[in-house]
Amino acid sequence: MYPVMLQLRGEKIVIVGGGRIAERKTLALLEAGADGVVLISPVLTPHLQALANEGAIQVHARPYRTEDAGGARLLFAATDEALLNQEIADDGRRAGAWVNIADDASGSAFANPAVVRRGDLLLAVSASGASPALAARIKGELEQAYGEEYEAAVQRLRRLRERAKAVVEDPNERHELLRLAAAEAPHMQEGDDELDAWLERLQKLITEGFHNGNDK
Ligand SMILES: C[C@@]1(CC(=O)O)c2cc3[nH]c(cc4nc(cc5[nH]c(cc(n2)[C@H]1CCC(=O)O)[C@@](C)(CC(=O)O)[C@@H]5CCC(=O)O)C(CC(=O)O)=C4CCC(=O)O)c(CCC(=O)O)c3CC(=O)O
Ligand SMILES: NC(=O)C1=CN([C@@H]2O[C@H](COP(=O)(O)OP(=O)(O)OC[C@H]3O[C@@H](n4cnc5c(N)ncnc54)[C@H](O)[C@@H]3O)[C@@H](O)[C@H]2O)C=CC1
Repeated sequence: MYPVMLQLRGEKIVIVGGGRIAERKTLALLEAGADGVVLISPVLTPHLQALANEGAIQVHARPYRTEDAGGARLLFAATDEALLNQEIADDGRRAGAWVNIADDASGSAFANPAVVRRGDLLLAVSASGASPALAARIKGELEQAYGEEYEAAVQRLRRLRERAKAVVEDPNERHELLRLAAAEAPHMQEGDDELDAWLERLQKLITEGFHNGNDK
């Protein structure tokens, strides 16, 4: 398995099925910013129905047809019928889509990891289909270890990095500075992160390090 972060804005994503699993996949897609989710199922969970009513997803409330796979970038076969899921996957592959089959890990082109989000920080855990329960358990451990403070930490690091790219010309100094900043950022308070003061302090730390002969 090869991990990537996909930008889903503007992409057509087809989900076939409207049960508990289709709902979980849909919510994860919407959380990731997907805005082209099309779901096909004669029956929907109440939550999926609510998402359809508010326009977050497009729904065709009928059984799947072959042409539904057309134009899909990602396709989820998430019905409760194994044979139908295989047919949907065949159609999807023919249409050039990456296919996830809810009841067939080894036949799928991609799998969904368990995910923790802290703003722009995204932690994903996969056991490559061997144990979804283990992935979910480790996710719980990561949630404890990486609290809500990481959302602000990533924001301040993004701002600092932009500024450092603009004003710190020496790449070695910039890299060292950003490594130091990444270690500090989760433990900083709001107000300690005024950019120019932070940059200056980090530059001073590095300069002192160099003078001590510690220039790695
Ligand atoms: C291959 C994969 C394909 C995919 O769906 O992408 C897949 C496949 C299957 N899952 C099954 C069962 C369960 N799945 C979960 C939970 C999750 N499953 C997820 C991912 C994946 N599941 C992909 C690889 C994950 C990996 O190992 O890395 C998570 C992480 C993310 C998500 O779904 O978005 C989400 C946790 C999210 C969270 O907690 O945050 C639980 C636990 C629970 O429900 O509490 C159980 C019961 C316990 C158990 O089996 O471990 C079955 C058997 C169905 C049956 O028995 O009928 C299959 C089919 C098969 O194995 O062929
Ligand atoms: N990947 C995963 O994480 C997991 C996968 N599964 C598997 O996922 C599958 C779905 O599970 P649930 O969502 O719990 O089932 P469910 O019974 O809640 O939902 C099944 C859905 O399929 C729809 N459906 C049936 N025939 C259809 C058709 N011809 N066209 C379109 N939609 C159709 C139904 O309307 C219903 O909404 C099962 O095969 C199960 O083994 C189960 C647990 C975890």
